[in-house]
Amino acid sequence: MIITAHGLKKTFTTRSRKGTQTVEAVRDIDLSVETGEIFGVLGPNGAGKTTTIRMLSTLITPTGGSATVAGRDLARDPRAIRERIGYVSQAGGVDELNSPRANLMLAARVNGIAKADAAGRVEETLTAFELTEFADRPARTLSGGQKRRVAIALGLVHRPPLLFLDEPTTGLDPQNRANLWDQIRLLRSAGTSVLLSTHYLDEADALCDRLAIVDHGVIVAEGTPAALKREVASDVVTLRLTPADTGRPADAPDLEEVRKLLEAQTYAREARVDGDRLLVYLDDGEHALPHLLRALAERALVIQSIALDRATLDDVFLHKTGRFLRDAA
Ligand SMILES: Nc1ncnc2c1ncn2[C@@H]1O[C@H](COP(=O)(O)OP(=O)(O)OP(=O)(O)O)[C@@H](O)[C@H]1O
Repeated sequence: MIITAHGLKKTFTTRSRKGTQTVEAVRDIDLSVETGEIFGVLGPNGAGKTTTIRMLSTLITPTGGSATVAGRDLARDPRAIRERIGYVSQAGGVDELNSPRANLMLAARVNGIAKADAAGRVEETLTAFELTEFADRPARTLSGGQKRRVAIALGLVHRPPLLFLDEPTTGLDPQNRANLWDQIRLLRSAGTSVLLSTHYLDEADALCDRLAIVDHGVIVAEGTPAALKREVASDVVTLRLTPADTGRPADAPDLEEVRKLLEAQTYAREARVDGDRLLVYLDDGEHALPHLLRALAERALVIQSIALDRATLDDVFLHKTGRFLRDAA
């Protein structure tokens, strides 16, 4: 294990004219990250992702709990941990006035790489991150995607076995996100363990070997993306029913009643009302769909629209928290 954490907690206390306010940013987090994996912390804004990463990377002191990071105890040996990790914040930490080469040179020296070795190491890092072409331009002239690559390179110039990435692709366009995913996968192939935070469902699904879904400072689910989804269902049917011809609100289908009806079917795992939609979770959507249509027809319920999709991590979030991650803030 490259990271194990038990009962990690962080409470922030802020004082203002209005009095003292406390925020339990992280409440009780247990984590284990295996060496060589890409581990994701997925959650909405304010869930406690950054706080968790900042504790594990020694930037802030936990209020409670314990952790071992890269083989060292977080409370007793933070300095040794710092030598063994890379950390890339959301803001990135790139000096915009200086070139990628100068940025990397400084990071190499700050991280204790001897002067004689630093230039060679910087060159290797520039090549690995495909930064050579614009290595000597001021960083402010780089595109968002290029700048993000410089930021990640800064966290890796001293070749740590463990890299923390706080929302590495936020704000990037799809092409740059995909490129960065490839870079992160290359790190894994080279043996680097990665812990990243994200609020992108597709990123967690496509990139992470395992993930923890966090909400309000606690982990609500943990596992491989496939296992998490399987736990909820394999498929989901989303349907809208046509209001009765009469147009009278009293004659509109009672969605809660239809929900109960569908959930009682043997092929359905769970059914939920979401606004004017019904979501029905199924293990075998293709085969269950005809039965579901028959059950609706038998009650003279008329379908306005229907879709069959694979369950996503958002369905997992809904199942665990009662709301969609894409709606949560
Ligand atoms: N220094 C601080 N002082 C007071 N409250 C804080 C501090 N840092 C974070 N918080 C609060 O702790 C909670 C968790 O914040 P955190 O930044 O860890 O969330 P997050 O999941 O990383 O969110 P985002 O996706 O927006 O970055 C939030 O309610 C936040 O306002």
